[in-house]
Amino acid sequence: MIPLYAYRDDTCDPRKCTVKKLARRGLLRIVPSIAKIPRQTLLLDPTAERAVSPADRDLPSITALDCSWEVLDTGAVASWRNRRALPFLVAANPVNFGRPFRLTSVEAMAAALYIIGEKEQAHDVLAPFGWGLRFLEVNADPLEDYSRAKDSAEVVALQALYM
Ligand SMILES: C[S@@+](CC[C@H](N)C(=O)[O-])C[C@H]1O[C@@H](n2cnc3c(N)ncnc32)[C@H](O)[C@@H]1O
Repeated sequence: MIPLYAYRDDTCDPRKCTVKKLARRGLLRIVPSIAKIPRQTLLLDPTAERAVSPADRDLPSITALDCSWEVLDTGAVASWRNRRALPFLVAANPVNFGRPFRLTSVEAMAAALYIIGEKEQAHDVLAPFGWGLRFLEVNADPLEDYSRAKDSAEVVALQALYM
């Protein structure tokens, strides 16, 4: 099982926050500041140049930057080595249903887990949400393709099939 972390800045609605729910269930740890994010983690950053791929499977953990999309500012982590964006996938959460790239933190972590081969853990983190497993259903084909790619370049090339 891959350790999961999230940095929360308290800008998103705590009643809808997906990482708070995961933390309550012991599936994720919330870190109190960016400085406390493990340095070698796979950091989920939609502005990163490299895409998550199976080549990331040896990274020790996965971290989401949990904040409101309106204030998301990745400047503070711009120098981090293992920043990764997710390739084309569509949201299944009720707020952004059907919208590409704009995933909740739990969807983003599940996608990363699936792509690096941790498919059971991807299922387990989504299971507490009423709409959670729908994310794996609506993205079944691209997720499977990405999980068989060699590296970031191959994942980026594959996403063109779905865009
Ligand atoms: C902006 S927050 C919004 C969180 C939402 N309020 C919730 O409760 O889950 C979503 C976070 O998930 C990750 N994420 C979402 N979509 C992503 C993508 N396309 N590529 C990389 N990371 C992504 C990032 O860490 C991003 O900061």
